[in-house]
Amino acid sequence: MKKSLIQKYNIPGPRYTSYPTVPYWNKEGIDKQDWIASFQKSFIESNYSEGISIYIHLPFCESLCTFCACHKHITKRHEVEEEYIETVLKEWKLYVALVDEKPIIKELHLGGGTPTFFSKENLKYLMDGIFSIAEKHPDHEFSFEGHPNNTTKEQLQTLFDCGFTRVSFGVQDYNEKVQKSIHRIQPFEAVEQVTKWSREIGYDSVSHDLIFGLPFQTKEAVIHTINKTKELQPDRISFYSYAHVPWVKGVGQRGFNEDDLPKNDEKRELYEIGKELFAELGYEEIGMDHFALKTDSLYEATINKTIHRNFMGYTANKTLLMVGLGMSAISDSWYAFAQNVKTVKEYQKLVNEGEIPIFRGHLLSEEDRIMRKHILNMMCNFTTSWEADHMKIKNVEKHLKLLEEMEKDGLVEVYENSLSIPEKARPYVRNICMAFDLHLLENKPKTQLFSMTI
Ligand SMILES: C=Cc1c2[nH]c(c1C)Cc1[nH]c(c(CCC(=O)O)c1C)Cc1[nH]c(c(C)c1CCC(=O)O)Cc1[nH]c(c(C)c1C=C)C2
Ligand SMILES: C[C@H]1O[C@@H](n2cnc3c(N)ncnc32)[C@H](O)[C@@H]1O
Ligand code: MET
Ligand code: SF4
Repeated sequence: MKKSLIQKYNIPGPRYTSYPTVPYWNKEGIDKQDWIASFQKSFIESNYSEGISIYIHLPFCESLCTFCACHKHITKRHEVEEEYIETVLKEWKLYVALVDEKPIIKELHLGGGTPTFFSKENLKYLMDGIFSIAEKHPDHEFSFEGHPNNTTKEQLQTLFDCGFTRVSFGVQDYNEKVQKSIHRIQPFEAVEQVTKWSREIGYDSVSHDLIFGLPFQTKEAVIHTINKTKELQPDRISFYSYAHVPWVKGVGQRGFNEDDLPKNDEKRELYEIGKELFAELGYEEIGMDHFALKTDSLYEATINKTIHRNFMGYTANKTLLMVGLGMSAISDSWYAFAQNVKTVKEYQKLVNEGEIPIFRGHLLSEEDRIMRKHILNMMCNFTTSWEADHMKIKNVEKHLKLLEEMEKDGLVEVYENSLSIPEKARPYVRNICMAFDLHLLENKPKTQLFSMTI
């Protein structure tokens, strides 16, 4: 890829796991009653016909990885497990009490933090509690994030018995210098072991998370990591761009200098190398940062254009409603977003007082919902059309004008009522979305909010 393009378009930009993006949610927040009403509306419209999704955030980690942008709570005290799970179950009961039908759960994801921080008994207790007042959808897809350093065969078996068929493991990079700098020493043998166990037990899909752009990461490190990954043949690979956001509270990114990070062309080259190697190994590129074997459901969803993007990245199942449980979890009713408070202590306090523990959110206007569809179309399928009445964009010329430069650079093709992003321009998809982000256009950030697009 041409050097100049990367330098030209590598600017801070949202990852579009939601639209509007979190920093542009209503400044006044969302009224709790409005959130509850939108949850109820979404539930009534979709529970019976398609089922709902739940995301459960399990925040604890024994040790801090200094690259991590997730909401976590570091502790070695496993006594915290019981109280946390009781609180999640209480929160779930608060939601279920707001509706008349039994929830039918289509998609369930345990994220973190580290879900495998919890004992198998506590994980089972959590699942039994959730399903004591809910049903499993006949085509359910349940998944969780495991840490290769602490996932046991018994935990894998327990969750499999609860209906989980997909697991993803954090790998990041196998190079020792990189691992040291991100405070995450993780031998290949650990990843090999948990991957093998998952296969033996019968998981349909094993995914590995890799990152490019980590401190001290060289081309050789990326090639080495991918060659090791090849030996284990994960069904999916996430190949994330390292998001450097040290200003975000609670992230704790430290332990290396800005200068230790590969940037611009150097960083993009790491991605290009990865992309090429994955293709050679038979992986198809999905959306912005995912790769999957043709046998994986995410590939099928891409071909059928049913793929969806949410706070966890890409998913093969889209439901109208996703309820986020646990500290910092984000819920999405399609009509509104809401996020739970971001510390374990506050979370437990609010739920114990019988409160839905949200602290911010956003009610989407009709215009937000239309733009959201366009942004999802571009992020998932690299094309969108505003021809249909329900997809009309107000002042579309204004947005197309913003694309002129990128059009000249061959990064987007604009037609009468649609646009499409060519294969080679995929790395710039976030830049193209930004031209349709009404909130960002109206209110340019005065401080840095987002990581770099490339
Ligand atoms: C691959 C996973 C990533 C996810 N988010 C980011 C990465 C790299 C990057 C990121 N996360 C946050 C920010 C700061 C901007 C902000 O909204 O404050 C950035 C650049 C904060 C954040 N972390 C999580 C959420 C839901 C958010 C806010 C919205 C967002 O940017 O997605 C938790 C979280 N996000 C991801 C994961 C995997 C995760 C926790 C497990 C996706
Ligand atoms: C859930 C997955 O999110 C990825 N992840 C966590 N923090 C970051 C970050 N700052 N940049 C890129 N990816 C990240 C890791 O690959 C982890 O395994
Ligand atoms: N905490 C686990 C790991 O680092 C899961 C991914 S990060 C949220 O491996
Ligand atoms: S990468 Fe995983 S284990 Fe490491 S701090 Fe983040 S959530 Fe915890």
